[in-house]
Amino acid sequence: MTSVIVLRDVRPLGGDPRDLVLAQGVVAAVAPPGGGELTGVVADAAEGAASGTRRGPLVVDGRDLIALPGLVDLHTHLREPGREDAETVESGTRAAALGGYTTVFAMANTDPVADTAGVVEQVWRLGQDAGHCDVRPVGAVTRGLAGTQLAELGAMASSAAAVRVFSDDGHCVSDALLMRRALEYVKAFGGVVAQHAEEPRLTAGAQMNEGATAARLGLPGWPAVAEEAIIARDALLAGHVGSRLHICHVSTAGSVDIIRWAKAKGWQVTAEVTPHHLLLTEELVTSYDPVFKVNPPLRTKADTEALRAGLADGTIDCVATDHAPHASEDKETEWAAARPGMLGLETALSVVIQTMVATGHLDWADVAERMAFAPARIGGVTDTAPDPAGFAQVGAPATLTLLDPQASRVIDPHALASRSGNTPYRGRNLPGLIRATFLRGRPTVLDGKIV
Ligand SMILES: NC(=O)N[C@@H](CC(=O)O)C(=O)O
Ligand SMILES: [Zn+2]
Ligand SMILES: [Zn+2]
Repeated sequence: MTSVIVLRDVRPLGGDPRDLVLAQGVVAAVAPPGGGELTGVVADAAEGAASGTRRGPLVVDGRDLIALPGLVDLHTHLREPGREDAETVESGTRAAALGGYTTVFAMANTDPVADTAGVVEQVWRLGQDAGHCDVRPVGAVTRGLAGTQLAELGAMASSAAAVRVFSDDGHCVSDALLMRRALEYVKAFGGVVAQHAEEPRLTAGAQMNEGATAARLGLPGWPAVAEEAIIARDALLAGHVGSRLHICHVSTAGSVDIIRWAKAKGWQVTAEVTPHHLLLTEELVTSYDPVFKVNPPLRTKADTEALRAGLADGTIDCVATDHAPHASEDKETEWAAARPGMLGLETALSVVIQTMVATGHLDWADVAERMAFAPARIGGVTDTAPDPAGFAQVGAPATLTLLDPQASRVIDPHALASRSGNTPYRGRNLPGLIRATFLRGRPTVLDGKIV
């Protein structure tokens, strides 16, 4: 493995071009581009490199590429153990690296459920073995995701997987007392409870967003209030207990208002939005193509606008993919029988560029905050720079990704690394391509391909 890498002429966070030298897992030198200065710097770095092989440095031409911190996804479904036909830790993390990610949080709704130290350690080890990116398992809040008894939160926290994020995602922790207990429990080790906000009594039988389109199609509706009622309740609980609450896949304008109110109160409430809820709307359901079936459902244009504004002003802290691969037998069926969920890892940055950067809502430093720094802070990822001040500076972790913002591609499900094909962007031309990704100085993607 090449131990010294020179990134020539890259633009950290879209700023002025720089030459970066990566060695021994960190940024070893930063210099103005093309300077003779670098020759000495590279020689020094090469000398300092741990490997005794003395191979020459790998030089990456970074002209017109933007260097971003390695992206962090707080919400990924890797499906292993249990549904390896839909995704594995290996295939899902390969998709992640190709999408610019260096850490993914693996949701607990596997089979068996990740509700014990044993299962979270297994997932964590599978991530290490695959080596494409760091895998941080999410622990279940309740045993078997059944919503009746707390899982062994402390044992998962003190396991080798060092779990900090707990979620019953796929299900809501709808029992208020259990939710309160979970919030109290995770306080002891700086954990956070990530809630899938869905009051189940209000969504029984629901097939799409409640409203005019559902009425026209004759499909049972999933009302915005089912999400908003739980967010309001849990924000109050988090404030009462003084603990950390994170809201998964926020999808309605009303939710953004409630989170803004909770933050103004000074409560420790954070939130994520998915790329698909920023771009896609309920009208797509009129096709009855189950690729557009997702939980929470695609909402209205007014909701996407409120979500974009909320992400822009920081009410919503971050973007998370909710990458939810499904085997074709579970997805390519009639609408009512299809499982909800869509792929996200390989298209997330592109959709954020289209919805947030091209529209003037975010600049590149903001993208880094919403897709790397903020999720790293929320999830307790310590080997990523926590903010722009520490990024691409000498001594900072060499965990970064190189984006070509001018390039674009037409999405072809067969060309994706995921084992499943349920991308809602099939045939769409999306902007931005990841050219390379580095995890602690080691390339995981080069020339747009897995190393
Ligand atoms: N988002 C989805 O529609 N599905 C997710 C579960 C979830 O995120 O709630 C899944 O696990 O498939
Ligand atoms: Zn969910
Ligand atoms: Zn999910």
